Amino acid sequence: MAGCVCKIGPSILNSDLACLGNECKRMLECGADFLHLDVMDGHAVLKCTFLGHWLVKDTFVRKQKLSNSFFYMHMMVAKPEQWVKPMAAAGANQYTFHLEATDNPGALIKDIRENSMKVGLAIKPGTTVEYLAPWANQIDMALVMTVEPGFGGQTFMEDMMPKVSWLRTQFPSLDIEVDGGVGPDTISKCAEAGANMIVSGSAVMKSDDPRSVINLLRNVCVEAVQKRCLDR
Ligand SMILES: O=C(CO)[C@@H](O)[C@H](O)COP(=O)(O)O
Ligand SMILES: [Fe+2]
Repeated sequence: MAGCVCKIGPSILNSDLACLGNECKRMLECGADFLHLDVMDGHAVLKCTFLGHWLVKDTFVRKQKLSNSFFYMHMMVAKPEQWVKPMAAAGANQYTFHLEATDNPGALIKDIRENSMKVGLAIKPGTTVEYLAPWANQIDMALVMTVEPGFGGQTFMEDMMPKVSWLRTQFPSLDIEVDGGVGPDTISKCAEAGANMIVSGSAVMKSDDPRSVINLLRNVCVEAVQKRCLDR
């Protein structure tokens, strides 16, 4: 059941961007369950990444033949409506948009589904979880940001954990993702709060032994998930 399966997805924002395709391959070989691809347009957040749909298609799907993998897009863009079709055509599997970026989440959810992608809905640290709740039964995954979107390598915001716990209590089978500052030092807090989709950027990418970091994150998460799901 979703919510009881633990998945680890490296954020490749802090990888060697000159070797993006190989970096993605390396992460999958090290046991990543999915790749978390941060798309920033320089409007919704200050930074701008090159990770547009052309790159998704060329680097990941066509050149690296990674089409069976899971490309989970984290869209930090001003107009998330604009990129649904191009991302679907490029081979993205999940499209996570920010609630703060749209006036019509319902229409966007429908469009993402009609384009055969899973739906993720993200909230920034300043957005309360009650805004997300009305949509929770229509989405595949809720993303609780544990840093202010825009950069990798920031400090984990532990005060976001009540949002995760609240969502987990209200929606036991929802996939709940945490993103920002998550690594070996902070995974326990996320797992105990109820997160089962774990994004980790610098802690994995900058490690000499990414496989061990991924395993550690998974083990901590699986233990918490098993306890919670068996207790039910
Ligand atoms: O979306 C974002 C930042 O906006 C993240 O996905 C970060 O890229 C994660 O990197 P770390 O905080 O784990 O280094
Ligand atoms: Fe992200």
